[in-house]
Amino acid sequence: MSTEHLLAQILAKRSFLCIGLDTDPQQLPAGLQGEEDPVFAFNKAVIDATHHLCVAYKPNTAFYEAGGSRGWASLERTIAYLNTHYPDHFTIADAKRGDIGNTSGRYARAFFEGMDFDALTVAPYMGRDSVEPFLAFEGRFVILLALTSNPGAFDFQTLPCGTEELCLRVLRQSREYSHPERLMYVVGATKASYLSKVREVVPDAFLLIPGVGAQGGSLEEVCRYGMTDGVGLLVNSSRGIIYASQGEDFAAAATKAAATLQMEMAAILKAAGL
Ligand SMILES: O=C(O)c1cc(=O)[nH]c(=O)n1[C@@H]1O[C@H](COP(=O)(O)O)[C@@H](O)[C@H]1O
Repeated sequence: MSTEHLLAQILAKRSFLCIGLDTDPQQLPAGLQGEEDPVFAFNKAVIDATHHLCVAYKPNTAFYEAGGSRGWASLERTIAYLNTHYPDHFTIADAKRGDIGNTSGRYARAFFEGMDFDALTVAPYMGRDSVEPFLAFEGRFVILLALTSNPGAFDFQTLPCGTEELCLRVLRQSREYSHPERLMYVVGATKASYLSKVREVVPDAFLLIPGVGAQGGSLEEVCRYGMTDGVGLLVNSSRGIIYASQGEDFAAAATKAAATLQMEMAAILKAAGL
């Protein structure tokens, strides 16, 4: 997928919503427990109920890896279902990988070739040679952690590094990596006030913004400081949508929760003249 195609989807659907498929097998409605693959059955129902309201899906691999080979099979079925039935959706494997070069190369193959995701979240801590193997894949995107949504983000990410904060250095230096056009960045919705500084360094890059909903970030603030002429935002909500109801009406409740965010997004896009 290209960023042009992603933007076209956003403008057509009036939505820059990414739905996080952080599916916990222990929180599924009882009615799904008899299914051969309850996690996939849940994801399929959520996807079918929300695809018209969002432009991206982001399964967090932890929720699948925790289930061993069975969990991994649920993830494989989910990405195959998305790619077959909803090929215009941008798919993000949230695995936060990054290692020495040859190991990063294997991670890249696993997620971009083995499972055919459009994008992967990557931790920048090990530097250029740990990130570039992911950037070697044409038509795929690396979403580099810049300023994360959790309280511990202040432990390191905002410490001074030369004349600027470490997270800004990560942004600046990564623009010198090979294929910077394949980079996007994570900035937590809970740190929206930093977005103006982020935009000074990466004025046009797409940002993945987790932390609205369950973590308390504000969509309105994120857009005020982070939106560009080309939108430049994918705003994620996971628990707020997929667990809007823990009952048998979970899919209808997911539609309602996603529609609430989509309507707010449509109003923001309109007000911005987009
Ligand atoms: O990379 C991420 O997506 C991510 C980065 C970050 O800084 N904060 C963050 O919450 N996330 C992920 O975004 C999702 C947030 O889930 P909810 O808080 O349930 O909406 C989880 O999958 C997190 O792992």
